[in-house]
Amino acid sequence: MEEKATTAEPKEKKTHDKQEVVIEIKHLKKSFGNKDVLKDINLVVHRGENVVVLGKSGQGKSVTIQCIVGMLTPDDGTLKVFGEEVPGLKEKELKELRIKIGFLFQSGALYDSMTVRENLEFPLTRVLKIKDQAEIDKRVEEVLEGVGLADAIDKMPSDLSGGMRKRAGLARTLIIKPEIMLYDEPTTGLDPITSREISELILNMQKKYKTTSIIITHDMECARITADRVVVMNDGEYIEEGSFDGLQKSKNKIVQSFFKDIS
Ligand SMILES: Nc1ncnc2c1ncn2[C@@H]1O[C@H](COP(=O)(O)OP(=O)(O)OP(=O)(O)O)[C@@H](O)[C@H]1O
Repeated sequence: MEEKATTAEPKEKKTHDKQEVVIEIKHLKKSFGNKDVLKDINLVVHRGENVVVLGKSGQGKSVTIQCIVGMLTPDDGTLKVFGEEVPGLKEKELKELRIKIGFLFQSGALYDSMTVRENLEFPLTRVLKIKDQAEIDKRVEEVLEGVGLADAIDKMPSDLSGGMRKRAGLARTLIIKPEIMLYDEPTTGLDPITSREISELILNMQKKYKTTSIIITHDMECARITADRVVVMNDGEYIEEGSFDGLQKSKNKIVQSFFKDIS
């Protein structure tokens, strides 16, 4: 039986395998001109874990993600994904790595001129090179059902609400069954109820697809729902990490500032 996508199950905090490291970042540095954006980033992410990165705007959260997928080259430090040093990968190896990594950007990244079905077929035919139409149909229908959008299969993105577009964008990313998911502000621009639905969907997708995720967000409700672990980024470094509840009790003023509106 498929899980119903919009209903979050009670959260099991320690489902991930503590032994297997999927992403390992040590002393990562990245500057643009004389602006030091990443000064000393250290992060280990285990298989099946949801790690939330909190940080104010312009702290370099997106730059970190772009380094992980090899879109930006760090100036110093080590950055390993599945045990391989990303900055040292050749173009072909990077392509293979990126097939294992899904992104969900703020925009949701749907093609406006294609139906939902066509948007979902695109990564299957272009990235995975699947030719069998029956297999394509099966995967499209299955993933849409998973995100609660089965009825929207033949709709255009312009006919969808913001929340539905986000779901469709998530389906488009999940359809190639990535091992790692990188979410950049997944709930930005959505109303609180829809934000909560998307956060619960992220949690359910982690369970269903056993993905390892980094979730960048300012949305504390999203962090609370999705995080196995939270790291707080400030001035180019991760200054504190722990469970959501643990960080809520932090003595650090910067960490406290994120939790000030949480009751
Ligand atoms: N390719 C680039 N070239 C020059 N500067 C860049 C580049 N990418 C990012 N920056 C700068 O690095 C800093 C961090 O940007 P980044 O987008 O990672 O911030 P962020 O923490 O994700 O913020 P936000 O929450 O607003 O998205 C910003 O000052 C940005 O202008």
